[in-house]
Amino acid sequence: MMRGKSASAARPRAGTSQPRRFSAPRTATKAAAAVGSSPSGELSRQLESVTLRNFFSDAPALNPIGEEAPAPAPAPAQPHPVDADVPMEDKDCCILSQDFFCTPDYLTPDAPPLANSFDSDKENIPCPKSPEKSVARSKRYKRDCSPKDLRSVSLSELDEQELTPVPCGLCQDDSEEEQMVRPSLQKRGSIVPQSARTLRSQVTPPPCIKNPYNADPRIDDGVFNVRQGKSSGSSPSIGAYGLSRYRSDFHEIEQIGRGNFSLVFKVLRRIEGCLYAVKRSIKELHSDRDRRLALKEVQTLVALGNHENIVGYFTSWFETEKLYIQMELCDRCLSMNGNPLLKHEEALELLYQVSKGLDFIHGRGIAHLDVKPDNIYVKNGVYKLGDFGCATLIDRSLPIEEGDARYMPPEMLNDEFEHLDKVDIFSLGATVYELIRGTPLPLSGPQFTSLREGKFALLPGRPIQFQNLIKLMMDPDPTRRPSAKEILRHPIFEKLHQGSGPGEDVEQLHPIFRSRQ
Ligand SMILES: Nc1ncnc2c1ncn2[C@@H]1O[C@H](COP(=O)(O)OP(=O)(O)OP(=O)(O)O)[C@@H](O)[C@H]1O
Ligand SMILES: [Mg+2]
Repeated sequence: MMRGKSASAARPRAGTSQPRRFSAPRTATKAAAAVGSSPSGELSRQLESVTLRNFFSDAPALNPIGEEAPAPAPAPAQPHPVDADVPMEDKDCCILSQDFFCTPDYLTPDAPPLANSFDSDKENIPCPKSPEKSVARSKRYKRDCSPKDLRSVSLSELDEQELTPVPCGLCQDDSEEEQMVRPSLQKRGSIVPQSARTLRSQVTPPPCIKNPYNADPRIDDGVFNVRQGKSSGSSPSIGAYGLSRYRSDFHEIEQIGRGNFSLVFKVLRRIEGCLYAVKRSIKELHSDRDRRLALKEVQTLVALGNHENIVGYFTSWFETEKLYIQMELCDRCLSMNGNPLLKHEEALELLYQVSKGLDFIHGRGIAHLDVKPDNIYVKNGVYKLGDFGCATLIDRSLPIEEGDARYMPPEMLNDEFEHLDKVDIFSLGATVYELIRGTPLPLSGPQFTSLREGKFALLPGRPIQFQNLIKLMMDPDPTRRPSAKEILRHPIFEKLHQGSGPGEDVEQLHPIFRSRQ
């Protein structure tokens, strides 16, 4: 008998021990049993090659010139640097380089430097080599790190001082050239390295600058009229809430979404004058495990790259133990709340476009595993798949976490993971079914079971060909469900996108569609 998962079942997810609603745990052990290997071992191995020191809390603090700072004295309790519940003012912000935050872009599409579980080229990823110690470097004058000298250089003084190395007394092998230079440097007293001077000059006001090439009607002009100088001026202050990349780079306009694990904000990137969505984890990610789990979503988005029907990804970073993900801003999601019933043409368009997104991600060996109305966004009439927090590799070499049970096929509820791409097909069928019916799908009970046995109530007013397609997508047997590519070739879309599909090759049609030609 089919084992139904109840709401009490928990799915461990990024940054929290809080269960994901309606989901069940998928441990590495279970996945390992399925494939006879240890996916968790593989994941750990790959992730271990990731250098996380700079932004993980246990990393030694780096000062702006890149040397290890002395252990800080215990500080009095501060308000949390960034929290949506704590309103912040522009005046609390200043722009600082990412070097200063020591929170580098974690992954960006242009130059992902990390071992990524979702990258297809997984073998022999060379580790970047440390720069070789050059003689010149090793002989460079060290700066005097005595507490006395440190105290004597305040941040505000940095830009008034010259780079003035003082010998530390440890450099016994100085070259002749350096020996000649040293006396003149000694006379000048203290040290302010060029990097610190550069850093100091990067502390500039963070205006919201209007972009004349991007006349986005969604941006309220009032944002640009705020007086900018007051936020920093010539004497930048770090502000009561500390340094925040989020607050420095973005002007928060409003909260636009809330999931079980994240808050999503509509933001203006100050220096671009363009809108984005920034997703921030709700819980602080204290443990390594939490942070690594949270990064799965980022890694997937980076591995996927751009596609019209996948939400666009820009960058991500850790700040105050939370993960921030900067994404393309969409108009809304398809959640049942507040959205009108889908008309037939809209349902066809949704099915077609999300199938294109699924075809793209499945072609890259990735399954989404949480396709549902909440995770499909619309932007200018284009449907986009978002929330890759459950995504995994179709070959089952990574742990499997299932998404919302209301959209899960029977085999997932029975821990059968042989056809993970077909899980997405079932979920998309269930999503469309729910959106055209207009009533939420059940989480349990007789109707929940009937749907997973292929027993459907007819959808009045919908073409029978369309209903058959949805029914086929929700077939209890995953091997009978069409692939995303096969859905795109269904004759039902002929009128919708003449010539824009992957082709009309009848041989490539799903057998069931072929027989109907
Ligand atoms: N790029 C975006 N543009 C517009 N709205 C978005 C965007 N990303 C997310 N949202 C909104 O925020 C909501 C929550 O986002 P998301 O689903 O990614 O969070 P989550 O915590 O991972 O959710 P879940 O509870 O499904 O795990 C979405 O349902 C959607 O309404
Ligand atoms: Mg979601």
